[in-house]
Amino acid sequence: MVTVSPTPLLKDELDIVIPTIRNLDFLEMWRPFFQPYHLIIVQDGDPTKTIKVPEGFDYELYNRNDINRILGPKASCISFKDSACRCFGYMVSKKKYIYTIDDDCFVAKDPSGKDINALEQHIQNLLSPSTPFFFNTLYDPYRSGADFVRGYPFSLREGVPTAVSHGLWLNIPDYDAPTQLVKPLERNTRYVDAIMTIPKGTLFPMCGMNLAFNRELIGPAMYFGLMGDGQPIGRYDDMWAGWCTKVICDHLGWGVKTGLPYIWHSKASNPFVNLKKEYKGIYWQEELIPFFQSVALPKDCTTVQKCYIEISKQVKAKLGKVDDYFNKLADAMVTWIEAWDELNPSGDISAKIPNGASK
Ligand SMILES: O=c1ccn([C@@H]2O[C@H](COP(=O)(O)OP(=O)(O)O[C@H]3O[C@@H](CO)[C@H](O)[C@H]3O)[C@@H](O)[C@H]2O)c(=O)[nH]1
Ligand SMILES: [Mn+2]
Repeated sequence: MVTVSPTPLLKDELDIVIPTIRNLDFLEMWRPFFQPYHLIIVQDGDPTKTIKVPEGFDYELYNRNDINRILGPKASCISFKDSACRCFGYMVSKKKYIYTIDDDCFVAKDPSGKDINALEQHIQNLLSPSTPFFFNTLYDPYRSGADFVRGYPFSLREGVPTAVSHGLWLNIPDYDAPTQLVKPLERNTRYVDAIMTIPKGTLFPMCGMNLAFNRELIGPAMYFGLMGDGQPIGRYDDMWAGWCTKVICDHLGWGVKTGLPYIWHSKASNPFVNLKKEYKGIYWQEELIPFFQSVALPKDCTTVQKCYIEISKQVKAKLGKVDDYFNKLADAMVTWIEAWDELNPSGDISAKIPNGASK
């Protein structure tokens, strides 16, 4: 009897975005889970370097020359020499969903020793509702073997659309440089079998290492900022996107989940290099968090783009005095939205182009 493996969920509705400066041998380990999907590889650094991609993957690759050619002057909003460049992949994708993963992240094993299909878990997270308005103490009520607990209002049990699924990491945790320096040998061995909706009104530090989102809902908010070459800060790319995204999701009534799935993060980047990249962010964020907690979006901000432009105005008005960098960042946020809308004309029904089909 021929056994036909089930069509992977969202096979033609999801792109995998990988920022990279190296050959993508890591894909060999992910092949069983990633091969059916289309990859968007954003090559950072020297565009003359050839990135080797294992045979059998359906992908498009963009280097800095491509970014400059496609965006022209607007390419100034895409970071160079920083993983923040990955957001260009979100912009050029035509799919409804995005999964982004770093090239030093590998397949982790669950406590039973089974390989974790992180992509499948993210898809389940995105396809099931979130519960930002009232916390369910038994965690994700939509998982099999769980439900809403006594006292949970029935009027809220339908939940809301999930915009973001934030996965975690075994082995090397995503610590900031100071923590990494004082705990160089710490490894995350704790597998917590839980998925939670981050409550409305609560910010969180979003890590771009193992992240999925509904691009049609929240894509325009997933700008990873001005980082890396020529910028006074790095490693706050995903954080910035996460703060803007969460404020907008709270305003528009969408959910953000964190927890499963885990990946195995294999490489600790250099803590001294990271300290140089992060140090301004470490004291700026003491101003940034109260800023994002105070952001009020008017009722007429009914689209992500309108929300994002409003946030950029408030960034300029309130953070420009912290450092001139935030004036530049506010302008880059506007450029990002202009570029996004240019590449994704409004009302554009995302082309459902099956993988491998000519575009
Ligand atoms: O200049 C660069 C450096 C790296 N990349 C690619 O980006 C990811 C992450 O790189 P790496 O694993 O070396 O760095 P981490 O410190 O572990 O990354 C975490 O910190 C966050 C800081 O932004 C980042 O989002 C986290 O994932 C790899 O795929 C590199 O190939 C790059 O594109 N350009
Ligand atoms: Mn890493």
